[in-house]
Amino acid sequence: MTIKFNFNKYSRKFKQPLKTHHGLWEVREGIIIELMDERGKVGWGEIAPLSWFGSETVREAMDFCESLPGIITENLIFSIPMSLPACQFGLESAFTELQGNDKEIPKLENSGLLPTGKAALSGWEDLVNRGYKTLKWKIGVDSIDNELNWLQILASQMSEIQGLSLRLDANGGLNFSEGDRWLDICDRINLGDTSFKIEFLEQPLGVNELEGMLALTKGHLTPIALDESVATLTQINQCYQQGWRGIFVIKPAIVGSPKQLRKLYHSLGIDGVFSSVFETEIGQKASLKLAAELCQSNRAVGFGINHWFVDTD
Ligand SMILES: O=C(O)CCC(=O)C1=CC=C[C@@H](O)[C@@H]1C(=O)O
Ligand SMILES: [Mg+2]
Repeated sequence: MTIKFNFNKYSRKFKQPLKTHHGLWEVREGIIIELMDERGKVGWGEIAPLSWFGSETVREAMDFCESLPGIITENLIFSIPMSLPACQFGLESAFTELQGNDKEIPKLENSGLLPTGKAALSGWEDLVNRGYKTLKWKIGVDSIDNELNWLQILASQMSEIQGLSLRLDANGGLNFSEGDRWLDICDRINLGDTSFKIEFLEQPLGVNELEGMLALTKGHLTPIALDESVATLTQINQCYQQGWRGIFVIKPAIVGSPKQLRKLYHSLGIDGVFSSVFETEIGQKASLKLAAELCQSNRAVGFGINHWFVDTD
């Protein structure tokens, strides 16, 4: 099969810069991939790197695309190096679309991303009114006393509506005692008599502190989800082999080859939460198809991010 290869770089500005413990993120850059077979059928894919999570950089992905000939083969697509996980995802997704006919985007329950900091207190109702029942709030960017105070207010306000839950994401910005403090409060909220729950605390400690996160898991009820620690297939396997049996946040667009992800996901029996990297609808479609295929739990997917960009919903 001869496959025509084309690619175009894009950049999309956030409505408001995304503030996390990693810093401020103002513009999402990526690459749209177009594959065309000899019959003229087209498959679209997206390369959406997140280098501070461990994927290649946009520059490295562009260098790779520029190094490819205008005509590529299936063999080339499935032999992209592990050092280019976003490229593996982008080209393989485009090839899968070229081969398949299923254009449907799966309808999955989504988690909405709250503004960071105190703005969450005035932002959560708009997301609930848009239909989200699970919200995510990034922490570890203001003082712990402020954020714990805002959490208590958020919890009491959200508890007034049946069935809402909140995810907390520290992006590795807490130390062990801060993680312990956060989980103490989460446990107290989760043992309360309302339906409101803290679903999990995401990546409380840094990627080199798995032992600490295993210890925090032992001492608390509220689950911990690894994200930056399991950003690529290699890291997923490493954390599993070192004893992690908690939640794995899977960002399909940077994890690597979907074919390899399927194999690993099934062989390890992962409890996964599928999450966006703020890709466009092209990358989201391929990611959501993987989520629908692999996710066994009823956990919401983390793709409620489109309102973060200008001129999307
Ligand atoms: O997972 C979600 O609910 C939304 C996506 C999301 O939170 C993130 C996407 C990309 C980088 C990070 O800022 C952040 C995360 O840490 O999960
Ligand atoms: Mg995260």
